[in-house]
Amino acid sequence: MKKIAILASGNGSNFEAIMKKIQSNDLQAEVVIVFSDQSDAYVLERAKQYDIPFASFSPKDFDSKVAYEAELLALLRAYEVEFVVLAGYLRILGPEVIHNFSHCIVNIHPSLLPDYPGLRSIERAYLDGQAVTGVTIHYVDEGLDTGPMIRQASLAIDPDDSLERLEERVHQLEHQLYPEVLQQLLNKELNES
Ligand SMILES: Nc1nc2c(c(=O)[nH]1)N[C@@H](CN(C=O)c1ccc(C(=O)N[C@@H](CCC(=O)O)C(=O)O)cc1)CN2
Ligand SMILES: NCC(=O)N[C@@H]1O[C@H](COP(=O)([O-])[O-])[C@@H](O)[C@H]1O
Repeated sequence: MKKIAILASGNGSNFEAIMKKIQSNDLQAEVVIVFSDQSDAYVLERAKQYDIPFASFSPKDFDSKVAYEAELLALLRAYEVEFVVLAGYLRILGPEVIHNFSHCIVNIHPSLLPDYPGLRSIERAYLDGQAVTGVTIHYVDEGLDTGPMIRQASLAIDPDDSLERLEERVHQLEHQLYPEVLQQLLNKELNES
């Protein structure tokens, strides 16, 4: 069973969706560590609720981003992590971590990339009056939201949707898609190993 790490900076609803699928045996994986760069991130509370080890430190705690990344890599190695899952991790991963987990780092993004990369993607699509938005799951490379795409799912924007309602609908789509895609990726990895 693959050992996975969750990296998140905020609420952790995608982490919870993954844990629920693991508990229902719809996703065969073991979350061995939850890491956040934000010490007050609610994802850490969720990790406690699921009795999953967690850790948190910030780039501000280090002299350089390289030193921060070295500490993060050491943490992943200490937990023998095989697959890194970004779930609202709002830091740009550097080459050190990426090269040590080549093709084993994935991210979920709340837009149909390459449209709306970066932050506040749902809000920007909404304010632009887009008729369709969606979710992208991709491998992580050194660029921002430029890694090879794995799966996309689209979602019509209802003209009556408030931004809050649209965000809820996008998150619901994420919570259904991410565990499903992770199961396929980890199964494929298993079959190929
Ligand atoms: N090397 C990569 N790292 C990350 C990726 C990626 O594709 N390649 N995806 C992001 C997630 N993300 C959107 O999905 C995202 C993360 C961070 C930012 C951002 O602008 N952050 C701040 C702070 C950056 C830092 O301190 O590292 C900024 O750049 O000002 C935008 C989007 C996860 N990481
Ligand atoms: N650019 C990265 C980005 O915007 N990621 C987004 O952060 C949210 C995290 O929610 P969660 O903490 O409840 O899982 C998710 O919607 C994810 O797509």
